[in-house]
Amino acid sequence: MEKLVLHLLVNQHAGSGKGARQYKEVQKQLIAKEIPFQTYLTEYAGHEREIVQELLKGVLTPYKDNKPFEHLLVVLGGDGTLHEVVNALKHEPTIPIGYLPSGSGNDFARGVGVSRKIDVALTQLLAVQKPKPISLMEATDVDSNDTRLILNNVGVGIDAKIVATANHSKAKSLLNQMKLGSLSYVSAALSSIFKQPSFPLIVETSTEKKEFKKAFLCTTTNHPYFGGGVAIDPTASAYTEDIHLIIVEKIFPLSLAWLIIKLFFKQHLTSPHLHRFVDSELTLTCPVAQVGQADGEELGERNFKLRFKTTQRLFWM
Ligand SMILES: Nc1ncnc2c1ncn2[C@@H]1O[C@H](COP(=O)(O)OP(=O)(O)OP(=O)(O)O)[C@@H](O)[C@H]1O
Repeated sequence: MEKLVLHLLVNQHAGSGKGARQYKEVQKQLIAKEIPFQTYLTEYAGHEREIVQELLKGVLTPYKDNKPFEHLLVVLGGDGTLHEVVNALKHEPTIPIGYLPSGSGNDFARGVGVSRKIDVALTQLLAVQKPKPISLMEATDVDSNDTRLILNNVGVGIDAKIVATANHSKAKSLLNQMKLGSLSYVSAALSSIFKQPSFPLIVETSTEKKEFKKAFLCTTTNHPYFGGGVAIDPTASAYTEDIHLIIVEKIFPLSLAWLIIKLFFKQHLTSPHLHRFVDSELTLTCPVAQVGQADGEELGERNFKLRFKTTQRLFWM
């Protein structure tokens, strides 16, 4: 690690300003430890990709065992910022990425075991000797053939509605300032859960095809967490090549309330209202317009036909 130069890509706005505060802390510690670094502040959404494109011109190189490795890209931001960077490096899976989580939900950090305390996360990062492969989902829009890499989850229905409500709520900023960023998803859930209509859905795995007439929640996940720490599938892992799909059908409000209580105690997987599919490849079709989300970023309201598989990339973790 001695000769490594850190290239910090920082979203100061992540976590409603937590990114800026945590960057100051990281800067202080790197100076104290005499670790060389350069900083690239994002100035607008999508700027991440331009910064990465510039760094690809001679700074960032693939990691090779037994070869000197001198320049490490480190993302300081939330899941959305990391999502952009991972996708900017979609064709460079052997260029490692380090991560210092500073968002509201930080589900990827939870899923892969990176501390959400910035000083601990920095200590973890600086202790790494070589990168490790982590599985990501690859989601392809079958109609447009657009493919994007997914760190956490892709949802259609209620979880996408919750993401949209949280992203546009004033409570998110307030809760982030109170260091309760995850609660912004809880408050968004309470305001949208009973308004979500049911929708038809078709699931195709390598062994079966199943149709749901009244789906309500549909989340394809890479690791256990969504919505700022809710373990939607406690058995999922970013260290296997399985994709986990959870579907809940529209049920009576009382049954739904009971399912939510079970969810918080991680007892929900046995519910008869919940369907779970685990496979290395699957396709989801929602033939009517619905809201969608990918890693907490809104996909808008439309029909979806999405094909999922997994792929691995190197992370400095
Ligand atoms: N300077 C910027 N100004 C506005 N938006 C930015 C800027 N830099 C990055 N973004 C965008 O902000 C979006 C949200 O960022 P991010 O997800 O990192 O933070 P968050 O929403 O607070 O965290 P989380 O996803 O963990 O809840 C991303 O789509 C990212 O591209």
